[in-house]
Amino acid sequence: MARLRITEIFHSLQGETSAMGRPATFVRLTGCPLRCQYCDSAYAFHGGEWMELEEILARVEERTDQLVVVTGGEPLAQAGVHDLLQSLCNANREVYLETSGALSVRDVDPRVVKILDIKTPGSGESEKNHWQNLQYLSARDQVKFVLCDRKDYEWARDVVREHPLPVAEWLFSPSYGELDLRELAEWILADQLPVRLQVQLHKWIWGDIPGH
Ligand SMILES: C[S@@+](CC[C@H](N)C(=O)[O-])C[C@H]1O[C@@H](n2cnc3c(N)ncnc32)[C@H](O)[C@@H]1O
Ligand SMILES: Nc1nc2[nH]cc(C(=O)O)c2c(=O)[nH]1
Ligand code: SF4
Ligand SMILES: [Mg+2]
Repeated sequence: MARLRITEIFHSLQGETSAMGRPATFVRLTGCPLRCQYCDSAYAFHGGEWMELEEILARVEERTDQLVVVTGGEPLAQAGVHDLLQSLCNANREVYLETSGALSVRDVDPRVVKILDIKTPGSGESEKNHWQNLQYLSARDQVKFVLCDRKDYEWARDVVREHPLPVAEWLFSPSYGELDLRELAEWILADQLPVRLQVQLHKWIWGDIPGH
């Protein structure tokens, strides 16, 4: 039976992706091999609590939210994550996995919706991108770029144009408080990019605090 190190299990509205605004249960796994300069979840780098898979599932089952978001930290850095994802899918939940794209998504259960964040130069971690991951994405998955400045925008725009992937969404998200939303909107319109501008809805509602 798998054991995982967990920072928090909480309930909120999904603040990101095409599922933005839907009630969801979040499972945040502890630990991350990256250090994006903007990371809003650095409290999940260390600590956490070792939990048995059954215990985690019981906590998730306290709520009826159809959507379960597995995030971190970097969820794929823990071997037990695959058992967790499979169990959540077996329980007929709709499962979203938020991942940095630095580790392989090849073995992720195909029922899971993968949200693959491609790290831009402004994150400071773009050399960690595992580009082979793009071949494992399907029409249910979503690719996200968190953008820090105009240079990041142009870099992400070129990735979109050069990779005609079958993915459901290309998400362009400003690094919170670092890039003006209106400017980003106008760049996307000027370039006629087939992407979705996303904001972190939970921060508009509750501010930048853990557990929301
Ligand atoms: C905290 S990470 C956890 C999952 C995984 N490590 C990753 O990076 O995708 C979840 C998402 O939040 C985004 N994020 C973190 N800090 C952010 C910030 N300050 N502004 C906008 N998005 C941010 C990340 O880029 C990622 O897409
Ligand atoms: N409300 C809310 N939605 C989220 N979607 C992805 C999150 C994450 O940290 O991965 C997140 C989060 O931290 N809070
Ligand atoms: S990969 Fe995700 S959790 Fe890790 S530092 Fe970057 S944003 Fe934070
Ligand atoms: Mg978050």
